[in-house]
Amino acid sequence: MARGPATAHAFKPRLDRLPPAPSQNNEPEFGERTNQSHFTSMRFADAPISEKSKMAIPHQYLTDVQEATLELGLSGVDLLVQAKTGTGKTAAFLLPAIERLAKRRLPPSGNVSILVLSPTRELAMQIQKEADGLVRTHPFSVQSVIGGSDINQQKRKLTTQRCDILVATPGRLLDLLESTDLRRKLHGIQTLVLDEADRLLDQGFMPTLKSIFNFLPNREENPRQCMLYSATLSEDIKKVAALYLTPDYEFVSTLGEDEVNTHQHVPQTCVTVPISDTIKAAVAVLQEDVLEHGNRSKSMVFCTTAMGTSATAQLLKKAGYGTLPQVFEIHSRMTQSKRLWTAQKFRAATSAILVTSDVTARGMDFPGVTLVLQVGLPASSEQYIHRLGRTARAGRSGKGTIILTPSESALLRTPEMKPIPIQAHPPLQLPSVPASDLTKKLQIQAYGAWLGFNTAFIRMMGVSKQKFVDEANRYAWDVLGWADKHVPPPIARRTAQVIGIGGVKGINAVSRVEYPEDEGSSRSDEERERGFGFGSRQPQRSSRPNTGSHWAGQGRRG
Ligand SMILES: Nc1ncnc2c1ncn2[C@@H]1O[C@H](COP(=O)(O)OP(=O)(O)OP(=O)(O)O)[C@@H](O)[C@H]1O
Repeated sequence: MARGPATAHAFKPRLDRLPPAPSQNNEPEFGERTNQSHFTSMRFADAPISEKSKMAIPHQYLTDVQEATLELGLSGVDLLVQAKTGTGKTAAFLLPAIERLAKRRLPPSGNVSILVLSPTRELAMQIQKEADGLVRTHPFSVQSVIGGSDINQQKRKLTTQRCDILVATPGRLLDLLESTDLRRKLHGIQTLVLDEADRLLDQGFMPTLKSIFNFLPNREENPRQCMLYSATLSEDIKKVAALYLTPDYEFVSTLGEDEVNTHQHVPQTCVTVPISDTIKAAVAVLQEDVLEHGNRSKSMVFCTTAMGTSATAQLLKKAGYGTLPQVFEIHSRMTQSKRLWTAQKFRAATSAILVTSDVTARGMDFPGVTLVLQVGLPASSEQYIHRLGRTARAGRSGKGTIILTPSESALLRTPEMKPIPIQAHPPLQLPSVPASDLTKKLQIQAYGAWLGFNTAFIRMMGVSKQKFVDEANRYAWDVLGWADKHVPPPIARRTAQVIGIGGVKGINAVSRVEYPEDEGSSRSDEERERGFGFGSRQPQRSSRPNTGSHWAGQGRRG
């Protein structure tokens, strides 16, 4: 594909902003202090789009990214777009793509015209839903192909039903390209969109994406428009992105010069506590949100690994009983149907807590999230920004808190995180919490996951391997409730060696980890979350992931 310089197209915000009309599904609460700075004074009613699209759009005023990209999108030029989280990027790419499609003669039903790639299943489904809404006045139809759901049903639907817009996760799309004649349906696509482009273009997804691109006709045969969107686009990613765009592509950013891409109106704080107190601190922060928002308190608690998420969810359920809203959990080791069920329940809840791994860190639009709480190190500064972006969306208010141990708080001094305005949290009264009753199996898995993930950050934290292992063991004893105070949970010898802590005192290395309840690991063959970004090591990912971040887990590097 062509490579070349982009026209920098920094969007100049308008001074004559008007308050937006509330959207249908994300209306600010009465009396809520909202932030309208990313809405423009341009109404969809006055925008250069068809009456059909005007009727379908549930909003009144365009956001800055929507205004900045509408005409460019309609012109068919390639776009690389960066705009803050929750500012309506989905409609920004869908709307011009649908409009361009509407200008053509209705394509035969066997042809896909718009292909949207998303890194996670939940996000793909959310995009499908938004596209469904936007085409309800058009004769177009939307389908999705995502991992973890019935592939035969997806094949049947693709063969028998109209599909103008296809939303896909990369792994499942590639499976279908390899096993069906889907390639034929994609030969004339008019628009290709990479949502969360930096995630799709990173090392984890790149091999899959390259294979997918090999199935698409080259751009001389198929002069399609390519649009890449994300809230985070590092200079490196911009260079990679340019390889997939035509030389005359436009780079649009709604971020001001030197502006950090978290919202200024979102207060961000850090609680620094010893690892033994992390659950207590989490309960205290969640209780503060309940005090502030009453039965409208809706929080997301981000953890670093799937098993750490599961353990934290169970500990919070018990510790917050009677004082905190209902606790849900979501991570990559759950079945897809359970993941979908949980996401729907949390979306519909007025007050709830979602304890989650990074499968919901990007793009997910749960209405009314009042607090994003991050427990432990995020995988990268980008991931911190995307997680925080689950609150204060579409002009609403929200806040973020991160809980770190004293060594983990070195994170805040890294060049990537330094510009982000995170203040020390006001002193907390830590509640007492009941003793853990996690199963031994979950304790072993969460301990192994903690080691696998955090090992990548030893250098960033500036701690010795011994101190690191001591900290892991305190996590096992004081947080997970591992009963044997002399011998920590077992970890496979090979795993310990691979992650570089094989010979360290305090590691209980065994040839094979036996799980008391059930022999063998419950690990699915699905994506694993892993750490990267601040640490000294680069991630090594499986070549065909389907969702968000991936963890090394036992036996693989973090
Ligand atoms: N013009 C608009 N006016 C009001 N609300 C809008 C508008 N456009 C989009 N929204 C709403 O804003 C919310 C966030 O939109 P969306 O999920 O597309 O944001 P995003 O920029 O893609 O976020 P992320 O970076 O997290 O992926 C959604 O609830 C959407 O319906």
